[in-house]
Amino acid sequence: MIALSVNLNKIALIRNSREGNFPHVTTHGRSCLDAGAQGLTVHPRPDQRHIRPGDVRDLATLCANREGIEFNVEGNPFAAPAGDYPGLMSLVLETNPDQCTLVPDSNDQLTSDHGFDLKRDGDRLVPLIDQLKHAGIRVSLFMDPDLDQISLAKEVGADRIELYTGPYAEAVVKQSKELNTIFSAHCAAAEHAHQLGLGINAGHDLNLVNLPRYRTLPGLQEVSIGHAFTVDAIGMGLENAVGAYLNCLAGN
Ligand SMILES: CC(=O)[C@@H](O)[C@H](O)COP(=O)(O)O
Ligand SMILES: NCC(=O)COP(=O)(O)O
Repeated sequence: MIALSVNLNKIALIRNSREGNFPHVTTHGRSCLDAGAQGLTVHPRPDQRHIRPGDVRDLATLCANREGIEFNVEGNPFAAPAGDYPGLMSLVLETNPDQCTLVPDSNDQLTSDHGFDLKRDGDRLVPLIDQLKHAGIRVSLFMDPDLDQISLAKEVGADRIELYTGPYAEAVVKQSKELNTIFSAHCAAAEHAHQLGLGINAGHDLNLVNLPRYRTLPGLQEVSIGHAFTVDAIGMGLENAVGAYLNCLAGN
């Protein structure tokens, strides 16, 4: 079974557009779990454009009290604290999610748009990965489908990789002639990761159009989906959206 982890960033984005606490991020997270999602994901950023430290704390409590549910916190471990954002490592070690997905985003990026360059950053990641694993937190690295880089992900101690699916999603939209090549590269990367003993997650711009094919990726364990999911929830209702993604992942 491929786990659906709903990313709540965009619920928080709407909340932050006004004073107050509406929509309530944790309430929406609970509704996603009640509808059958196997997990929740958030990506706190130093500028707190959407997810705030308090959201991470509240969602960690919610998920810790739900048997069989996973909480995944994503972010750049090298980004400096800012205001009441204490830094990813501090926040993750405080809240102890099931998984931490390290992502090489700079602070000025609109969104995540590339995987790690472990030839450059691998040595700096080793002690952080070790610290997270010693805290009992599964470590996933946001990666492009590059076999050499994925071999380095194993060497630096990652438990899983999260394949960055942005270019795949874009190729589906454009019905690019490169689409089959891109998907084949993801399959090769997944098979390589599996042979190394790495778990396989995937995410970014996945949706109900591109997921039917992507769900066939060998060994895929978890997808984290937020942007398109939120739009679908507006259109069909949150419970129906969770059901639609679960059915898609199940091959229905
Ligand atoms: C790592 C990734 O691809 C997404 O999880 C990320 O959370 C997107 O961030 P925004 O929601 O800020 O675009
Ligand atoms: N790691 C991907 C994620 O959590 C959500 O990405 P998106 O669906 O908002 O593009």
